[in-house]
Amino acid sequence: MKIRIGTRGSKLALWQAYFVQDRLKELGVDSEIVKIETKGDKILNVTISKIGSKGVFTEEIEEKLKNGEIDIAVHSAKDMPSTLPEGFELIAFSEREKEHDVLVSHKSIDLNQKDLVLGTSSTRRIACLHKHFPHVKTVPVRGNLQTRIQKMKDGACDALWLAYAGVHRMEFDHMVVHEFDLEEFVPAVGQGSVAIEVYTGISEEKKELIRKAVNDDTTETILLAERAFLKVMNGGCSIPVYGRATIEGNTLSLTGGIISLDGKREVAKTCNTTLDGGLKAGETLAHYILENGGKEILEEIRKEQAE
Ligand SMILES: NCc1[nH]cc(CCC(=O)O)c1CC(=O)O
Repeated sequence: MKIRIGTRGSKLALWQAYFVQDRLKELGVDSEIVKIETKGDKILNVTISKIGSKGVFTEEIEEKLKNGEIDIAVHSAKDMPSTLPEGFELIAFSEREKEHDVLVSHKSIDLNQKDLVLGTSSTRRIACLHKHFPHVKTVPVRGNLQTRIQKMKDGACDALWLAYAGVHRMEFDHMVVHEFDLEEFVPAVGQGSVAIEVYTGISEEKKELIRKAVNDDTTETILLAERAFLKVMNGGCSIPVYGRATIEGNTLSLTGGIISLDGKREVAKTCNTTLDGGLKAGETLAHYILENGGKEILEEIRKEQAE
């Protein structure tokens, strides 16, 4: 048996695909990597929220899953919409890397510096920044990590605000100049884990093999809770929603929230549940947040983004 692994062609995406290939190899399973270009890779001059549709990094890959050209697709779990198109399913989540955000720069950075400019196009990060460091400016810097670092060095910004996981995987740890506190800056849902997507009809044998190779049970429990939260919040990466679950002993703790783009209003809450209560807790938490001011923040953001 040979598993065909579909992936985007960026270095980070390939790192993830090779990671999955290595896990499969450990089980004696042969695989082949198929590179696929997506809309999100082609359009580099516009921020993701402006391209609009959910799944800008997934559509072309899902087409190949559907027509059988590939068996599985490897993604950053964070990039996966909370609701997948009919027939698609995430069947495994790799053990999560440290999920916090960092600043990457070629020079030292003081977040209190008046004229600081940070590179990010994430609405979650921009909103958090407006709340905690209102004097800091942001500019969108798109492209893969290597490209973004070059743009920064050429003067586009002072530092890039990124997920530690990607920075570490691309071996840019030496350029990390600031680490954001996980409690204060709750990351995006799914950050740091690699997810495996399949299309209906994949054999049970392949499915089990892939889960055995890649899935981490604890991460799966955590990610399913976070994604249940995101689903009700109806957010993709273009909405400043954050969510993070952790497990200690038999307790699953889930924090979720939404923050207005100007950083002035935030609704957030943490709840604790049992290990099998994650899905329910995610949904309940989202309903609480929507009913306590979250809905208004969301509507306002949608209106702004439609302009
Ligand atoms: N938004 C793009 C994206 N998707 C996944 C990662 C990083 C790796 C991960 O979280 O798995 C990144 C880059 C970033 O946010 O810095």
